[in-house]
Amino acid sequence: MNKQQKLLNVNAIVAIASGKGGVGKSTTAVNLAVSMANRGLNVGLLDADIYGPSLPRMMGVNQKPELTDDKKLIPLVAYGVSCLSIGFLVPEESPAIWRGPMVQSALKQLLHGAAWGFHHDKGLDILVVDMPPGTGDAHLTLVQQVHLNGAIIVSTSQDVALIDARKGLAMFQRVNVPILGLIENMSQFSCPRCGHASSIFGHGAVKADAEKFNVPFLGEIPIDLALRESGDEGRPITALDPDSPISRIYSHIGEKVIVGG
Ligand SMILES: Nc1ncnc2c1ncn2[C@@H]1O[C@H](COP(=O)(O)OP(=O)(O)OP(=O)(O)O)[C@@H](O)[C@H]1O
Repeated sequence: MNKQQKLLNVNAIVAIASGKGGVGKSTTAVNLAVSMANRGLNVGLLDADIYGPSLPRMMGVNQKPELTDDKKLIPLVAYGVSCLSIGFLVPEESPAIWRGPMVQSALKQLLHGAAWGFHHDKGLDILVVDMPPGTGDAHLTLVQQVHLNGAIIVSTSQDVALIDARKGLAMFQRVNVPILGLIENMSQFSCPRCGHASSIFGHGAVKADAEKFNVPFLGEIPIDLALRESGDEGRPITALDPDSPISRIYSHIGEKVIVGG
């Protein structure tokens, strides 16, 4: 049975996924969301990484959300983005021991039990969902519960990451979620002293995969110290320095993500 529902006051939902953990999915989700908000869109950011929520740290917000009169969670606003994370609701260490049904119900609450449009008169233009790594319970719940307009897959250019990224891609395709494109993260590192570029995690293989699987290649994000530091400090670089070269890359990727109705 199809239980997909349209989220009230949310025009489009886009998942940011990877196969492997630690390849920069949350960094991408956060900075894409902020760069879209910079351009005047009404943006929400849902941290669906129930086991390892990164949004509270990366967006610099962490408090229990208040409730509306009809008991819906009110998103916290950071850098113009309406945010919700399981990290706002439970102590940092507890989600790691959750079983599938608990993950499912937590995610359902964050989707349907939230007043996503609360801070925006006309609702959200786009809800960016930061997925957990892999292809597990949270992914199934998301695709069963809501109509996803598309998925973006983030990977480094290493085989070990790409093998898992392909599994993610296949999963979304199997359930008819359009692949909006692939992003190569941590693509190159330019030495700040001599300018020499090193491909620490490889370079070019994500684009090659996009061509092979006939899906868009959205761009590549280099290894950047300021990007990492700003994430750790809870002040995304796209908010701190929207005209920096890295912020412009996120902005271009955001432009390419054409979201259907
Ligand atoms: N392009 C980059 N340059 C420098 N550091 C980066 C870059 N992308 C991500 N990082 C850093 O790498 C680490 C992992 O990134 P992130 O948390 O975004 O990955 P993830 O795929 O969401 O991880 P998880 O699987 O834990 O959810 C973070 O410390 C982040 O700041």
